[in-house]
Amino acid sequence: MTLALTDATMRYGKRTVLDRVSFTLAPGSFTVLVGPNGAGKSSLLRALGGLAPLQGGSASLDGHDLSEMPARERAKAIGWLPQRGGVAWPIAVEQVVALGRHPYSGVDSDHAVEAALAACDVAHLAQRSFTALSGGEQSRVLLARALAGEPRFLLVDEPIADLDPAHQLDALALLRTRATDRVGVLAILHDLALASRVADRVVLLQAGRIVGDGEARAVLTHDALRDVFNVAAHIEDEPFFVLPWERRSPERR
Ligand SMILES: Nc1ncnc2c1ncn2[C@@H]1O[C@H](COP(=O)(O)OP(=O)(O)OP(=O)(O)O)[C@@H](O)[C@H]1O
Repeated sequence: MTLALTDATMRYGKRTVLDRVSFTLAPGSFTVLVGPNGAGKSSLLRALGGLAPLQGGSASLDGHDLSEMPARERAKAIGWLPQRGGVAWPIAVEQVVALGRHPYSGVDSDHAVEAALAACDVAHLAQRSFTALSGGEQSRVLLARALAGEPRFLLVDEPIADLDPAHQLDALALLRTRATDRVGVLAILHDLALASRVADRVVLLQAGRIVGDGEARAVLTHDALRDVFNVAAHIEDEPFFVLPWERRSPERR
């Protein structure tokens, strides 16, 4: 059971944003995708979810090409949390979360919706209008929507960017629990300190290419942080974590 990109190339006009990327996400893995702004992380996520056309290569689920798979089957298997683009109209939070059950229309979904609301600490907001929530509250509702479908793979684009520290830790613990339950989780994070703490596997993307893939301590090295992110960092060994400390310019190597 794998979700995979094989030699995936994506272009916007003449600009290549993914350059022959091969990547496999297995069940039970909490994988974190990192890289500078514009590296192609969201593009990779959309490609892996079968949500964007490729100009070369393929995206597949268990060996089946995603572009040939019925949308409903794809949506059952793959949960997606976009970086932007919530819900623009004032519907109740529980209805927003219930949208995550759309592929299962006709099936009683109350339990899954309630569980997702509780897991993301938004049950108390269930009757509130989505558009009247704070940014962080909206983020938690959208994460609940992605979880409500109980997918085998979860692709989440900056799930904690708007959250306070406690809810950041909660959200990452929740994703970890899903991975322990055999879901394949791929999360884009900019917070390298948290990424280095929680990930089973870190994938480092630079200019549309994977330039690092493995355990956090093997990927998030001083050299990689300098060369890819232009930062000097404190790196602690036990427990391992990375703390970006000051900006470096590339010529100061
Ligand atoms: N719809 C689009 N049309 C044209 N170019 C696009 C489009 N979407 C993204 N791009 C370009 O593709 C490149 C990769 O974008 P992408 O959103 O995948 O980067 P990212 O790594 O997720 O960045 P960030 O960390 O800023 O979210 C960027 O140079 C971006 O400007």
